[in-house]
Order: sequence, then C-alpha cells, then structure tokens
Amino acid sequence: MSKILHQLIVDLGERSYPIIIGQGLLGEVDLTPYVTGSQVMIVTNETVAPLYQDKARECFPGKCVDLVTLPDGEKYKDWQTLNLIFDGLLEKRHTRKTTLVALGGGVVGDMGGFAAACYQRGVPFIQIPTTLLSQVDSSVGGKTGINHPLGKNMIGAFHQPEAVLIDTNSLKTLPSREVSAGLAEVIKYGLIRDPGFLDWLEVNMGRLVALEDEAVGQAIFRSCTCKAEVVAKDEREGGLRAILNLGHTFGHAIETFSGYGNWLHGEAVGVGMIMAADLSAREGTITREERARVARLVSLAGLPERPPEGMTPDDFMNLMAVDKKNVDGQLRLVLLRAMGDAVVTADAAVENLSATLAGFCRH
Ligand SMILES: NC(=O)c1ccc[n+]([C@@H]2O[C@H](COP(=O)([O-])OP(=O)(O)OC[C@H]3O[C@@H](n4cnc5c(N)ncnc54)[C@H](O)[C@@H]3O)[C@@H](O)[C@H]2O)c1
Ligand SMILES: O=C(O)C(=O)C[C@@H](O)[C@H](O)[C@H](O)COP(=O)(O)O
Ligand SMILES: [Zn+2]
Repeated sequence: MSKILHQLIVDLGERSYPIIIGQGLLGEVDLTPYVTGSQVMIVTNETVAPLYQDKARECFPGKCVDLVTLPDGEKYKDWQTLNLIFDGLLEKRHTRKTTLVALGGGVVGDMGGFAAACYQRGVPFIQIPTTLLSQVDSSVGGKTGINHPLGKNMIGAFHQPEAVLIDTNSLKTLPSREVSAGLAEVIKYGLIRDPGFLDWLEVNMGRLVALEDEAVGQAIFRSCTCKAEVVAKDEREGGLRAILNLGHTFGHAIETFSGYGNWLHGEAVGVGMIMAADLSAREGTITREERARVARLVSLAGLPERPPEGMTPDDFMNLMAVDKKNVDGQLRLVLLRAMGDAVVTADAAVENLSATLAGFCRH
C-alpha cells in the first residue's frame, strides 16, 4: 500500500517544484504531469537498476521510457561515465523535449542532473533518490556535477528538477554503512539551522540507525524543509546557501585525499563537522562541551570521528586551497556561531585552524 506522508514545495518562482515523500510511492505515483514530451530516459546504476527500474518505469504510463545503466561508485562520477548518458540519449534519438530521470543515490542524481543541464543545452529532469543521503540532501536544490581528480564537484551546473519523488521503502535495501552516511547530512541541518532538531536527533538516533519508518519519515521531512528554505532564499550560493557546506571544506579534502569512493561522502562530512565544531570551540563561539556534543552525535550515527590515517595538516591545506567557497585565495569555512546557527567566515585565526588540524591529524 502506498501512502504520501508529506509534500512540500521548493519555492523558486517559475522553477518551483514539489518534493513528494512517502512509503511505497515508486510505481504508484504518476509522474507524467512533470513530463512535457513523449520520451523519458531513466539514468541509474548497475546496483539500483535490478532493484527499482521496473517500478520507476511504472511512474511514466504512456511514455516511451529508455534506460541508461552506469557503473556504480563515486569513482565513476567523472567525464567518461557522464558521456555514457549522452551516448544513450543520442543512440535512442532523444530530443530536447525528453525528460531525464535520475534513479539512485547522489552520484546518479548529480550526474543525471548535470547531463540534463547539458544535453541539447538543457532538458528537464526528475529526481527519484533511493539512498538516505540523496533523500535528505542531494536530490533537492539543483546542484549537479562531477568530480575532478584535483577536487570534488569541480565541474557542474545549477539545474533544478521538475519534481522529487522520495519513496522511503527504497531504504530497506540500503546497506547500513550508507544509512550512517546519510545521517551525517541530517545532523548537519540541526547544526546549521535547527537546534530543536538537534535535541530530537539525540533522542531518536537509535531509531534512525534502525531505519524505523516513523522516525525516518520525520528526519527526511525536516531535512528537506530546511534545505528547501535555504535554497529558496539563495538558489545559487551567493551567500546563505554556503551554510549547507558545514563540514564539507574538510570533508571534500578527505574524499579527494583518500581516492573517491574509499571514504563515503557522508563519512567525510561527519568528520568535517566535528573539525568545524572543534575550530568553532577554539574561536570561542561554542563551548568544549558543545563540541563534544557534535562528536557524540556523529558517533551515535555510526560514523568515524577522525580523518584517514596518514592525512597531514599540509594535505588538508593543499586540498582546501581549491575549495569553491574561497575568494581571492582566502580560505572560507563554515563555522558554528552557536549550536543550530552557522556562518561562513574567512576570519578564523590561523593558529586555531592549525591547532584543529594538528589535533585531528595526530594518530
Ligand atoms: N547535489 C547535492 O546537493 C549533493 C548533496 C550531497 C551529496 N551530494 C553527492 O552525492 C554523492 C553521495 O550520494 P550517496 O551517498 O547517495 O552515494 P551513492 O550515490 O554512491 O549511493 C551509495 C550506494 O548505495 C547504492 N544504492 C543506492 N540506492 C540503493 C538502494 N535503495 N538499495 C541498495 N543500494 C542502493 C548505490 O548504488 C551506491 O553503491 C556524492 O557524490 C556527493 O558529492 C550531492
Ligand atoms: O546543496 C548545497 O548547497 C550543499 O552544499 C549540499 C552539500 O551537502 C553537497 O555535498 C553539495 O554537493 C556540496 O556542494 P559543493 O558546491 O561544495 O560542491
Ligand atoms: Zn554533502
């Protein structure tokens, strides 16, 4: 039985779109109102295709539906693999009226969205996220792209979807390591904007790790609400949106250092948020107890608390030097002004940053 639990709108004027959240929605919800032409191309990967492609096809009755299956993994979030999507579109003669559908986790979502932004100078797309991370974060907001060996998500475009369909039942096949990775981004929302959500997470983390339906539905709804509000205020990251990058300056450095896919995005962001909290405590904006509270939450989610063995402060500094938030060569970090309140700043004292890096790189 299918049940829509929540529906919200990302309010972007003529580019507004719904996020439909519920149980058993795949195969039950008719998505053709969000499709303009007669053709649909589902972009997915070799893990997700056998699990969900049949149900996904059923969301597009009366349409001509094709499928491109990508290899699975963050290491394939690159130019070469992106090109497989264009190959499939051209081989099947998809026109500029086609609609792409990204069916999978954040990797498929970011690549499918970027392909949609580029193909014949831009075609519409729909997000059907199937990991917790993609349901709480990557499917919303229109950031799309691929990695470069020298930096995460360095090539991409802002391209908003027509709709986001979140079926929480798809999480039942997700490995527990991936559930924990998704919880890192959930914790992020509490830290940047919603102190009440932080309190709730402390009480309910066990239920989330165990994927209890009611708790997971709540966490997805609150996360998407927070992201939708921030994106509606600052679609292209002119200012406020950068708070969604809490933990990512350190986290992206960890992902690039360790080789894409060895550390999951959520794992790297979890450590990055503890590092950002540590630096905030050194800057005096939160207490040492609050810093410990962040580490505890990350650990409760089943995530690592320290960067990879062998990563040095210099590795961090070199990789963070290409961070997209930097301006005129100045490192800008998202720090906590208080628990539940984040700010982007270039003003962290160099000696405090050095102390944070030294503390975390001591193994
Ligand atoms: N665009 C954004 O705003 C944004 C936000 C956050 C993260 N991201 C990006 O998202 C990516 C991470 O996304 P992710 O954590 O979803 O990883 P992922 O896409 O690699 O998916 C994780 C794993 O789960 C598998 N999988 C997906 N759905 C499944 C299901 N229902 N059952 C079983 N297995 C399933 C995938 O095949 C993969 O092996 C990173 O590249 C990150 O940079 C983008
Ligand atoms: O949507 C955003 O904005 C975010 O920053 C969300 C992040 O969780 C996500 O990982 C995003 O892809 C990072 O963007 P980037 O611009 O730092 O590459
Ligand atoms: Zn992220």
